[in-house]
Amino acid sequence: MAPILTVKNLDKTYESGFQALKDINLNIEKGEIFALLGPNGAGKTTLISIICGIVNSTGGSVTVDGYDIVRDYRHTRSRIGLVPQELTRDAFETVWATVNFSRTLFGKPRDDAYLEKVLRDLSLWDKRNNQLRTLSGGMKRRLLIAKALSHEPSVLFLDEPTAGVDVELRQGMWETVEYLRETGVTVILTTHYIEEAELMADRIGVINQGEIILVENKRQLMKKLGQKQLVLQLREPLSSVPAGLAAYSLSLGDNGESLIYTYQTQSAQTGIDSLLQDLGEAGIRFTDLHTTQSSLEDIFLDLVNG
Ligand SMILES: Nc1ncnc2c1ncn2[C@@H]1O[C@H](COP(=O)(O)OP(=O)(O)OP(=O)(O)O)[C@@H](O)[C@H]1O
Repeated sequence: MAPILTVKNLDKTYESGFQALKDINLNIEKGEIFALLGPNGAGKTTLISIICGIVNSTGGSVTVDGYDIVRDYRHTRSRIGLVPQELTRDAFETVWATVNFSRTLFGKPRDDAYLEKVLRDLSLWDKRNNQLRTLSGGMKRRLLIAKALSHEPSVLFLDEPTAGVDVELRQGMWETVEYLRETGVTVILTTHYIEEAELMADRIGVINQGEIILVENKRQLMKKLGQKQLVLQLREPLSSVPAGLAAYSLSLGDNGESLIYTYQTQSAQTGIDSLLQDLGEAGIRFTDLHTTQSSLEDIFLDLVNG
């Protein structure tokens, strides 16, 4: 199946001369949830703004559903929904008027049944006659999504969907993204919260200093770049790692009460069996053991720090 979004050799140099994007290439498949991760200033907003037609690129091309974002602007814009971080509409307007107006902006015919479904699905139907100023923070965020869905886009951009919201609201937002997945909308989200990408995304792209440094299926990424640690709780504490075990990547934890072995998850031979055997021969006994796996956060920091 052809990708829903194709970015080819995209460049952006701002008028100041600053190059914010360098030769970006990216394909997004229909129906996937893609998380774009990157530190502050990496170029996430610039990339999304170009795709949504808010900023002009200085090289390369972007197509949405086969349409070019410059040449076929109307086609691409109507296929894209952008969920910004904040509501900018009139606080005295009602929920219903807001979503209705958004739909007409894209020249779509009125469709009350569709808008009712969106509002019901996002638990806003009861609030349809409320003025925006009377909504809670969580409702406002959901309304932003309803607004972006009002013209039935096939790709939805969520820019930092949970920036600055409390834990409960974040969880609500994650549920909403699950709902979007079920409706078949392709979702591209930017986030600083790695935990969020780990939880929601199918694939992850990492952008740093204007370059995409990695695009990978989330599970494969964690398997490929992840490290595991085997922690052995020692019967007798050690003051240093015995010289005879220098060949292993070992360190001491808990003031010498535990021995930590770090290994790569993707290697065929983890070395655990020979380590356990060598420990036995060295007379080192343990009372308990467990393993820990590096998080996406560890992987991300390793990548960005080169
Ligand atoms: N209008 C502009 N003129 C000049 N430079 C800009 C302009 N807009 C953005 N930049 C620069 O481009 C780089 C990328 O910015 P961008 O906002 O895309 O990053 P980001 O990854 O979205 O960051 P954040 O996570 O902080 O929102 C930054 O160094 C920024 O200062």
